[in-house]
Amino acid sequence: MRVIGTVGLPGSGKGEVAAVAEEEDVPVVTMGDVIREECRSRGLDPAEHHGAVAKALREEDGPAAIAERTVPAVREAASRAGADAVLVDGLRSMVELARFREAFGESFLLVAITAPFDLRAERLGARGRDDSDLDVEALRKREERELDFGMGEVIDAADVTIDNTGTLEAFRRHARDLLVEDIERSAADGTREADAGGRT
Ligand SMILES: Nc1ncnc2c1ncn2[C@@H]1O[C@H](COP(=O)(O)OP(=O)(O)OP(=O)(O)O)[C@@H](O)[C@H]1O
Repeated sequence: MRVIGTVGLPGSGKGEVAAVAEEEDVPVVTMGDVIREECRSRGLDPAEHHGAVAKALREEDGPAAIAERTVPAVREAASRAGADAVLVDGLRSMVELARFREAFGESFLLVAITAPFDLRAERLGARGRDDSDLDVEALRKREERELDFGMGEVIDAADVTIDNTGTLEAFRRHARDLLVEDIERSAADGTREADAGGRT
């Protein structure tokens, strides 16, 4: 099974890559959903307590807590959909990256999405999903929090980087080509390894 993770600062385009994956019938597991699930099981409103619950999880179960819960969710999503690839949206730290590499080995591909702050701020302003999208200072704070978790290092450690400074159409095309080609290539490699009696 191929597992493709994405990493990128707020507004970089992770949601668009996830949408492209879904269009290609690649199931998507969002690390934020794992946190939202945990909020619900604690009787808390995810809209209000998302950040606090993410922090509590890391304090209680260690820095890989969210990745730890995401690994089985990835396997379940793959088997539920009968899919040979899954996209994991939103890695945040090197500890999480290490956990995915440990769980999925060579089958894990990390894709970073990059765009400058002003462009991301402008796109989030247009998205306007919630108040923080419209608030540039809130974006700066969110970004600082992400970077405190070590997201910059994760972006640097990616296997592939997509620069999202062009049009949305160009970005979606680039993401689609990358996903489709990578999944085809890894399936072919898996077949070759199986033919050679290797590990699949
Ligand atoms: N190349 C682009 N041109 C124009 N708009 C874009 C481009 N890429 C992404 N967008 C838009 O910018 C907004 C932010 O993108 P997206 O939601 O994918 O970011 P994200 O990385 O998931 O952000 P967050 O982490 O805040 O959820 C969306 O409305 C998206 O449609």
